[in-house]
Amino acid sequence: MTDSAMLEPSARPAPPQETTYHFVTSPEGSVIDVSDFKLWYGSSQALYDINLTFQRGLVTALIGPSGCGKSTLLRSLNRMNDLIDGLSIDGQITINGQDIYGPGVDVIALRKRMGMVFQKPNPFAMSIYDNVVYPLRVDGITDRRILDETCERALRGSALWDEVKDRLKESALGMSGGQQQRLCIARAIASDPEVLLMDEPCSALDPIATAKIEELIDELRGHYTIIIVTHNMQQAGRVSDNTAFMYLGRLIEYGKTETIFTAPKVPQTRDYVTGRFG
Ligand SMILES: Nc1ncnc2c1ncn2[C@@H]1O[C@H](COP(=O)(O)OP(=O)(O)OP(=O)(O)O)[C@@H](O)[C@H]1O
Repeated sequence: MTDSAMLEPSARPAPPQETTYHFVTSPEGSVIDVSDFKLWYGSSQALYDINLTFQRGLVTALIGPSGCGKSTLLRSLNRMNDLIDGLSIDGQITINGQDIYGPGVDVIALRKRMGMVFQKPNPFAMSIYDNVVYPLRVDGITDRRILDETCERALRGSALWDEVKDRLKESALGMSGGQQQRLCIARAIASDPEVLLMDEPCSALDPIATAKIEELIDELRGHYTIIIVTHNMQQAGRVSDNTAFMYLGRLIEYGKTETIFTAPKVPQTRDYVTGRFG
């Protein structure tokens, strides 16, 4: 056991200033580039000098101890943090080269390019069908054929079609928790986003429902760029191509998932993935 093991966060050694990189690149390059990104909640700095790229079509896991800034980083990618009082940022995040915090950015349009799935499934109190096509209706699409086709495509895409095709008009609230989460993924992919952001999508699910979501993530790989925050290191190991290990608001190591879990290059990553602190 190392010196940093089981220490209170305030007593742990300072993280290294430089990030160690050995991530897998996609033949199609990156979708999102984060450069020298910093974020403060009021006077409290939550992210320090984050530099990383999210590779197109790959699955990236964000891991690290509670409070290290994983969700803050995820929510910065689609400007979900915007409404928080006292929030300030520095640095740049681009999606396909467009500065998402630049002047004149249409935040609603930006969020459509990035579907979001939350910890707890959040279906609306309406039918399964209406849940899936909700984003299209918000866009004013009323053509029944387009709505029907999108509903089937999204439900097939979220591995739910065969389970629900005969009860599309029934309330989504009657589905199991795992089905509800796959429905939320269907709703997220209905508007054909480029990126899927998932904030601990399995934390409220049992192991069987979790396994189905993990299978689904595997099927969605390649079609979407997926970024998943997870506390479950086995899950990160199973589903992701690259893993970003964060600690005290900094990106410590960003690398190929297999290497992060079997031969991490930074001692703090090793201590975390072997369960010495968390
Ligand atoms: N709305 C907020 N206002 C003020 N501080 C916040 C807010 N949200 C998060 N923080 C702080 O920012 C830091 C990073 O929090 P964040 O939720 O991003 O961490 P996390 O790694 O996702 O944690 P967890 O794994 O527990 O969800 C923490 O110190 C947290 O207390």
